[in-house]
Amino acid sequence: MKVYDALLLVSFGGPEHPDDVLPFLANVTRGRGVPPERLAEVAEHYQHFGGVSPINQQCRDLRQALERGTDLPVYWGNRNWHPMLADTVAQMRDDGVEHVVAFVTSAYGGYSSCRQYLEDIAAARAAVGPSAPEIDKLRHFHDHPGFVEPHADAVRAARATLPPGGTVRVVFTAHSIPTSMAATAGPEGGRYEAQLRETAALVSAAGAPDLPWDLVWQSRSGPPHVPWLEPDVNDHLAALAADGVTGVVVSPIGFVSDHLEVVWDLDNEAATTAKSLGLDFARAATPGTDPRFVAMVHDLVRERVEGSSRRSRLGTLPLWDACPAGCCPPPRRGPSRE
Ligand SMILES: CC1=C(CCC(=O)O)c2cc3nc(cc4[nH]c(cc5[nH]c(cc1n2)c(C)c5CCC(=O)O)c(CCC(=O)O)c4C)C(CCC(=O)O)=C3C
Ligand SMILES: [Fe+2]
Repeated sequence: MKVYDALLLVSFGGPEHPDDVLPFLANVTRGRGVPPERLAEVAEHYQHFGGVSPINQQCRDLRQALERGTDLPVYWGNRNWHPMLADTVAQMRDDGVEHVVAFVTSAYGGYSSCRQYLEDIAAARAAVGPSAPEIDKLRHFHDHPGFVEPHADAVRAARATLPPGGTVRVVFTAHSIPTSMAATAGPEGGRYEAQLRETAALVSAAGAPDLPWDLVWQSRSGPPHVPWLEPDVNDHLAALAADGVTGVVVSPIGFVSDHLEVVWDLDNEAATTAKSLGLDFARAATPGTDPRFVAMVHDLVRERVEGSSRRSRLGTLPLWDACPAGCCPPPRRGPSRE
């Protein structure tokens, strides 16, 4: 039986000062072919919040909540902004930590949501050298009751804020990704979308079984000629309004906290779109530090130690502890980006 001596929270990272915004965006998009116009637009979104992304504070809160439920020390490191993962891994090494179990704040498979975090962990360990601790990433948790139930309650609560009557639909959202990345997600392809669809069905069944639902995409990046998953949430709201829908519950199941994509792309952009269409709009909360979500992390560690026959899960898609080598490969870089 494997014994862990630390729990590591791994996340995306975000700026916390106006001067951080451009260097942060440079870290996110290095070598990824995101056009400068898109970067300027996203920098603007951050500046609306004084250059402070909510994501780092959300990680601090989650870390603190996690510490209350375990004897293990809880560390935190990010892909794109301080505290950077390599610094955290060096700290763990200095503290004598040898076997780490890592919780990544993304529930799904795919390059951006899974493989890239594995690469980040490997790069951070390589930077520290042979004395770096071993780090095992926990499984995709898209169908864990501790993730599904808070989303389902949030759908119910958001729905209750809509005016009574009318024709209401649940609109689940996740970060759009290039269709080429979606095609190669998981060992057989399509895993990001398949898992999101499974989560959507589970959240719908538990939170609003009488309402029809859709899964659509938000926060598209990249150059315009590269195809990404569609429809975009804003276009979808227009189509629903044209079909006679009068109200929507928008549930961002693609995310675990109300970070910038949620508070800008949904609470601002999509809400404005809905208003202009005359649609009633209610955004469902993300898990954040819901006690069930916090307990889920500890349960995933238990699962990992006890073995995969002891999984708490609501879905049926294949799951594994360690991703097969070569699944969710990085996107091919165009010649202009090398
Ligand atoms: C699947 C996915 C998730 C969910 C899984 C996970 O959580 O990891 C996610 C989360 C997030 N994405 C975030 C921010 C950004 N993502 C960008 C760009 C991109 N995202 C992509 C995918 C995803 N992104 C992709 C394929 C790109 C294109 C460039 C590339 O191939 O990498 C850009 C560049 C500018 C732009 O948006 O164009 C920014 C600033 C933040 C932090 C928010 C905050 O600060 O509160 C979070 C949690
Ligand atoms: Fe992103």
